[in-house]
Amino acid sequence: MSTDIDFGALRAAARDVMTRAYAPYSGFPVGAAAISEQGHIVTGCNVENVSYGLGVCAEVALVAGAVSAGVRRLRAVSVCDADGRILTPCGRCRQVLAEFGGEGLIVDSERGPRALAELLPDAFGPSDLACAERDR
Ligand SMILES: O=c1ccn([C@H]2C[C@H](O)[C@@H](CO)O2)c(=O)[nH]1
Repeated sequence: MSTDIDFGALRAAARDVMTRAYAPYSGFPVGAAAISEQGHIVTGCNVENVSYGLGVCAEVALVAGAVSAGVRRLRAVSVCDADGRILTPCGRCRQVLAEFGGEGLIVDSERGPRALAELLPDAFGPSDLACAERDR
């Protein structure tokens, strides 16, 4: 898919925030960077915890930071590991990103940019809740 997204800038921002990751338990620091509809770059890194299950993925930290900064619509995201290798977000993070990027969110990957719809087909979304409310 062809886009006008500056993935070079997004990857650089992801690598930069990755250096601030807190990942003493996995030893696997991750950085994530996204560009908003308004052109703002927002970032996040993974933040682990001694109670392992409480760790937060870089993508979740990114979304929390974005919303806290008043950014709610994401256009594209890039995620990387300590070597700068591009990662595709885990399943939970795909759902978290879908909330603020929708199925058109462009996700960087080793195979080129991909729409989130391809990585999270038939996603559970707001229209499903609307159906439940209608049926109630
Ligand atoms: O897309 C990913 C994949 C993994 N991790 C984190 C979770 C955990 O802290 C570490 C090892 O899985 O990497 C992320 O933040 N994002």
